Amino acid sequence: MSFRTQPLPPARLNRCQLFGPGSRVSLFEKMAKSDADVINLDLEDSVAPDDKEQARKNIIQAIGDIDWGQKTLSVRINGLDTPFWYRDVVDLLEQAGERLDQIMIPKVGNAADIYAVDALVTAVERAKGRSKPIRFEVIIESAAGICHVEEIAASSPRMEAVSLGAADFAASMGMATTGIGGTQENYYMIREGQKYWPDPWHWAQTAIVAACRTHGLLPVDGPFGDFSDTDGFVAQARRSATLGMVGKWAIHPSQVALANEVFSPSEAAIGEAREILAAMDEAKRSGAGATVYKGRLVDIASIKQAEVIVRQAELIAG
Ligand SMILES: CC(=O)SCCNC(=O)CCNC(=O)[C@H](O)C(C)(C)COP(=O)(O)OP(=O)(O)OC[C@H]1O[C@@H](n2cnc3c(N)ncnc32)[C@H](O)[C@@H]1OP(=O)(O)O
Ligand SMILES: O=CC(=O)O
Ligand SMILES: [Mg+2]
Repeated sequence: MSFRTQPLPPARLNRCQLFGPGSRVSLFEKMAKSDADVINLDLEDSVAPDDKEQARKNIIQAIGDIDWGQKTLSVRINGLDTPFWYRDVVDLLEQAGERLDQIMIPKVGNAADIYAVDALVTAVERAKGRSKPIRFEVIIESAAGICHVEEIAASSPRMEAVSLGAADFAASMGMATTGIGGTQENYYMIREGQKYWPDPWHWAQTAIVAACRTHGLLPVDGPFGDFSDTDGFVAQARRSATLGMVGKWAIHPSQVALANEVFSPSEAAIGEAREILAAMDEAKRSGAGATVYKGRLVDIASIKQAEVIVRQAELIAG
């Protein structure tokens, strides 16, 4: 470890973030009753320009009126390249109750974008005497965003989470696809006549995970558009979890249970992690830094790996 140690991310569950358009009020109660850890009420791309104002009003009312339980409650504002975003921030911060936990900033391109939103949020919070500081989550979904992901992760103490937005990311990168996430038919290799499909999202995900882990944030995988493709969603989510992401968006309620399942360690994984910790305790008592567990090497690094799983299990257990 370098002189500077790696901060832990916020100790809260973020296995699934369920989205719903701010213009579809009838979905709000259903979202609140879902098993998602995070709710994202959307003012951005799922809301038509003519509906933005009404959607903002709907969301402000719903933040106060609906029982959101223990969920993290977040509103996705419009991008900084639109005429809508400042009014989103001002109205939310002036009119929505303290139940609002965070705002999601889309299409972030660099740290200065966060600085601008932070300045506005801070001013309104002070003017209105809000006691709970609003936290930020952002979406990396552009070429500029991925180029500046580390400075974005470091940009503000309000930062909590970073998602990969596969749809806008693909568009910004000029990728030849209209699919949102998952396997891309034309992204394949051939070996001995057999096709093999690598993961085109892999490098962007790992860049986000590294930036988040460096700065103590939660890395999250974004949307998977084809909500009838359960296997595809699960495969994408498992790859994300393996790379270190803590959760995934749901753009339909059918994806919530799938995400919760993938991002909750299984009983077997928890049991094995606890056994590794016990084996290393035993090794330490006899002065060893490494030992053998089920025929394989475990050492001091294994303790940290096992602790990731045990920490997540403890969060889920409450
Ligand atoms: C690329 C991005 O930026 S992704 C993020 C922004 N996008 C979004 O927020 C889109 C969120 N999702 C949706 O708007 C909708 O799920 C759609 C448009 C995809 C599909 O909507 P529908 O056609 O109504 O879906 P469907 O008929 O399958 O819904 C089944 C049930 O789930 C409910 N439901 C649908 N979407 C949601 C949701 N997001 N949250 C909670 N419940 C929902 C429906 O009301 C319906 O309930 P019912 O059984 O009580 O009647
Ligand atoms: O906002 C999300 C995306 O995939 O684009
Ligand atoms: Mg987007």
